[in-house]
Amino acid sequence: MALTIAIVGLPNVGKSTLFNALTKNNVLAANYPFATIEPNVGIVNLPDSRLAALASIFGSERLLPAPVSFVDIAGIVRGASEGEGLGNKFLANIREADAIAQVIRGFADPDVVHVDGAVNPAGDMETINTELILADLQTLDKAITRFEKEVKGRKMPPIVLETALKAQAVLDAGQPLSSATLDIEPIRELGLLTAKPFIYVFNVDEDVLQDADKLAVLAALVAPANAVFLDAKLESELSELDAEDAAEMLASTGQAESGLDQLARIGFDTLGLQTYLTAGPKETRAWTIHKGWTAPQAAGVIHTDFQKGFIKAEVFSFDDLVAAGSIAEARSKGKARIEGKEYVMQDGDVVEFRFNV
Ligand SMILES: Nc1ncnc2c1ncn2[C@@H]1O[C@H](COP(=O)(O)OP(=O)(O)OP(=O)(O)O)[C@@H](O)[C@H]1O
Ligand SMILES: [Mg+2]
Repeated sequence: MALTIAIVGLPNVGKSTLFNALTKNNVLAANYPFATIEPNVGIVNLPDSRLAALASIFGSERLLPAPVSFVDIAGIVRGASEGEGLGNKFLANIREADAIAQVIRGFADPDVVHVDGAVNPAGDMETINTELILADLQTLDKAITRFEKEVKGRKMPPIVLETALKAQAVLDAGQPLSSATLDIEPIRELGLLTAKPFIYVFNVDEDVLQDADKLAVLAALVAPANAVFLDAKLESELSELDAEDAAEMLASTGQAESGLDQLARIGFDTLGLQTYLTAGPKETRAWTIHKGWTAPQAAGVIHTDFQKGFIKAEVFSFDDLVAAGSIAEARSKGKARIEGKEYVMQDGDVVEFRFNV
């Protein structure tokens, strides 16, 4: 289950710069609007310091962190739904994404063109959100015509059409679907963008990162949604350094955590995800699951047979295992828990599943 996050925003706000920093890629990031036309896709490892600690206990040959995939697309402008700029057809490239990260320009550099003439975070967000709502309305308009025929011909349950009409009403009122209480499960296949969880990424100057008042003003624009603050240019410089130099440079800007780590962490949180760990001599690996999943569901992420034939799981909490220093020691201290089908997984559980095939 690789989590996919789509990066959207106005042209020239730093989406590709951020993408490059995230994925250690080198796609075109340039000081003119619509530098990106075709989507860029890259995979990032979710940073997790627990992996190395476990690997040293188990003597693992490989570390396999949880993957997060990012999709960087073209910039969207006001009127995109009517064909302005590159239009909005390219949004189809992100229909399958699990979440959307909206990059909003906060940095000042007057040499970098702003498509609307001035830096205006609130206005930019409004433009993007409006265009996403209009894009969803276009998707729904087409789908509703199809659903009407299929429901009439009894090829589709009526709930699909009913849900589509309700979603249309929410969007017509200018609201994103995520703000409504509507259960859109029946129309999930449409991949409506405003129904996806949102993460707001403010791309600001380095000095703003240390200015709590300015950050609070920006955070208030998106509350209760989560905001990440970073300087994409600084992040791209950090991504080129080795870990030690990067940590030093980060500290010199007064930050404890890089913007990219923040984005990964907050992205996981926004989506209600967590990881559990497996470890052995071959590999130590992080597996992505939803919070609240039971042990058999978690086992199913490794292999469907693990879920079907689930018997029990031996579970250690990460801290106990590290404190004990080995599996044998943790067991003898009574830190091994045998859990059954009803067990709800906790973040950082180190697990070995027992199953029948
Ligand atoms: N935090 C920042 N401070 C200063 N300049 C920045 C910052 N982030 C990005 N830039 C600059 O903004 C310009 C546009 O960046 P980039 O190409 O990443 O934008 P984009 O959103 O991908 O644009 P497009 O939609 O056209 O593909 C580049 O010149 C980049 O160096
Ligand atoms: Mg770009």
